[in-house]
Amino acid sequence: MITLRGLTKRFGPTTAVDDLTVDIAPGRVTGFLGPNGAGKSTTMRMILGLDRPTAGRALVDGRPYRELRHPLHTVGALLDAGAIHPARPGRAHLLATARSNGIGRRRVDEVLALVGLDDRAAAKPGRTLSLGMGQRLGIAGALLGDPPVLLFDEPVNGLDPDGVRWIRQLTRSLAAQGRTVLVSSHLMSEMQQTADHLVVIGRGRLIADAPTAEVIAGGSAAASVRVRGPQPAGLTALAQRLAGDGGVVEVDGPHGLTVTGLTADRVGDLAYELGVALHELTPVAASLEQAFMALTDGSVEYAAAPADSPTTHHRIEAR
Ligand SMILES: Nc1ncnc2c1ncn2[C@@H]1O[C@H](COP(=O)(O)OP(=O)(O)OP(=O)(O)O)[C@@H](O)[C@H]1O
Repeated sequence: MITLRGLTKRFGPTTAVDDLTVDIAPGRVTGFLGPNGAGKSTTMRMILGLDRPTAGRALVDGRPYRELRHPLHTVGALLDAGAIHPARPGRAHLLATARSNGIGRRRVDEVLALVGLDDRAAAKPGRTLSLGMGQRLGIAGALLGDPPVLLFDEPVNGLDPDGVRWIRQLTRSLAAQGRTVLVSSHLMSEMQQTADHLVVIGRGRLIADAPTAEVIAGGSAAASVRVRGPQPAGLTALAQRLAGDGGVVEVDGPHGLTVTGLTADRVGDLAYELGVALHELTPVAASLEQAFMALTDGSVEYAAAPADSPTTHHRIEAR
């Protein structure tokens, strides 16, 4: 269990983490989400005793990191996967960590097997490891003390699809064993598949702390229907009719509409009534990505200008 109480960190004028109170429970994967600069890494660093809170507390199994009697046996972390000794082989690195923490060499072999690094890979100097191999080595280090709490900061960054799937299965199995698993990621589709629960922050503040399904279903991230047709005038008439029927219609250029609040069946029926030809009528499930954008809107440090120009993308209201 990770317990954050009023956790706050200021760097000069910047409040990186702002009065964060949340419990990260065992037995599930908790996704830690937030736009760039939201304070995720700083929060993780405070949990691991690498940054000192300006106010509040970050506890691992009830204690601040610095007071843990056997830190490596309590919490394991992958923070910066690139931080590997360039010359030292992976196995030597793990053996050194194990030795200084009273862990036997058998456990080193166990974790190497667990992360799928064979003897040849484990004998290579750090600088010659691929990104994926380095990631596996970092995770082997986190697992060395068989800790009940695990923190992975952006573990799938730069990994190929096999590596991504491997991390997903690993994090899920660690949670299924009853461990507390906190994973930060920018990849929403990945988090949607991996995390049971989400903690979302923006500008250091808590925005959401809820089961993944609830976060997706909530907010303004409703399911929608994508419509395409060859006749701009027909689509305009359809858009007015849909808005009159209670739909919210976004016009995506002359040939496209995105409709929320109505089913694809209803949109199809109304198009048929008006004699408007359609080339596409696709129900689009609400995604975590949409929910995330809606939730964090306004807490992005540097928002990009919208890609759609206002002349081709606008909303039709009921008249
Ligand atoms: N050592 C530091 N000194 C000054 N400011 C810092 C320091 N570390 C982080 N910050 C600032 O604190 C804020 C939070 O940064 P942090 O790296 O925790 O965010 P993040 O959510 O992990 O971002 P990202 O997704 O980009 O990794 C940012 O505004 C960042 O510039």
